Amino acid sequence: MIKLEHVSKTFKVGKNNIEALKDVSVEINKGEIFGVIGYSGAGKSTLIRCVNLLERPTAGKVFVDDVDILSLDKKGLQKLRRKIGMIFQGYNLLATANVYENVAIPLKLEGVPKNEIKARTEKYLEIVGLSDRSQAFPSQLSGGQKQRVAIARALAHEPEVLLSDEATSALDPNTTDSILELLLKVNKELGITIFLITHELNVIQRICDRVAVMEKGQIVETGSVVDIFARPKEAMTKQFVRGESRFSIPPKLLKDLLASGKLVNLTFLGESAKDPALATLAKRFDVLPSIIAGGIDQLKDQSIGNLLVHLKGEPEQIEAAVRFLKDERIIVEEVNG
Ligand SMILES: Nc1ncnc2c1ncn2[C@@H]1O[C@H](COP(=O)(O)OP(=O)(O)OP(=O)(O)O)[C@@H](O)[C@H]1O
Repeated sequence: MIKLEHVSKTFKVGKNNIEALKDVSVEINKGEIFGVIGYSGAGKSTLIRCVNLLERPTAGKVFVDDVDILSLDKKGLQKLRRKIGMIFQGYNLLATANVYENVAIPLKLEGVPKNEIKARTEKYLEIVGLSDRSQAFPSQLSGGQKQRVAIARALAHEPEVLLSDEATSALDPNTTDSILELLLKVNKELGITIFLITHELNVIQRICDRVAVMEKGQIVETGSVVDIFARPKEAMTKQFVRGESRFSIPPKLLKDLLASGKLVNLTFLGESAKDPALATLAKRFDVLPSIIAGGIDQLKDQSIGNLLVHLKGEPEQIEAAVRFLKDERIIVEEVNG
């Protein structure tokens, strides 16, 4: 549905060239929620803004529904932008207009007939749960409510794609959850493809199907959210995924554990989570497994279990036990300190 091919973007600031995007290729499928995660300055905003040409790439191509959007004239671009809604961290509401008007005015400017404006404004305010606040002004709303108005305003154009530029970054955790729930509903019930950027792992974890990890203007890893959580490959991905969800072991304990056996991190996915693998291991091999720490990451459609396990026994018995765990489709990683 959206395809970026070898996209680069260089900003000229005085005599300096800032390479915000360097040869980025990525594809977002129809109907999915695709997230890009990266630290500040990675190039996420520039990337998402290339999709509706708020930024024009310096090189590369951008396709939306197979249309090469860089070749569109002004009219074509206007038509394209109607297909693509966008929400921002700062909401961008009109302070002097009430909730109803914030949704209705852009429709009026687009030339939508009067009765249609009323019908759509009421419909989308209902969907975001703000029908009863239609006369309130932005200054009378909470951050979460303001973002709901912005979402209703974007939806009222009946787009096929919703771009979300850090839409929950200014919100507290509970409000973030409720906005993420709303985005899930928009995706499921209205069939709108969502392309979002964020620096918060929680956003990716809760609602995304696939994710790309960005660093210094490049995409360093792309995959399903499950894969990225279970088998992160690149250092930056590991930092995101494990920085928040893996166990930190006190150095002295780590040293003692490594001196008296092997320490392994086990990741359980899908069916492997139901097998009593450690009990079988203890019966079948001359190895004593001890659970040091554990946790579960809840993703959109599935959970991933992690156990940090100490294995005590003769080296060859431990090796055989590790092979057994791998045969049980458990992801095994040795922890070396
Ligand atoms: N209009 C601009 N003019 C000059 N430099 C820019 C412009 N927009 C972005 N940049 C630079 O491009 C790089 C990527 O910025 P971008 O905003 O895309 O990153 P980001 O990952 O979205 O980070 P943040 O969340 O902090 O916005 C940064 O070095 C930034 O300073």
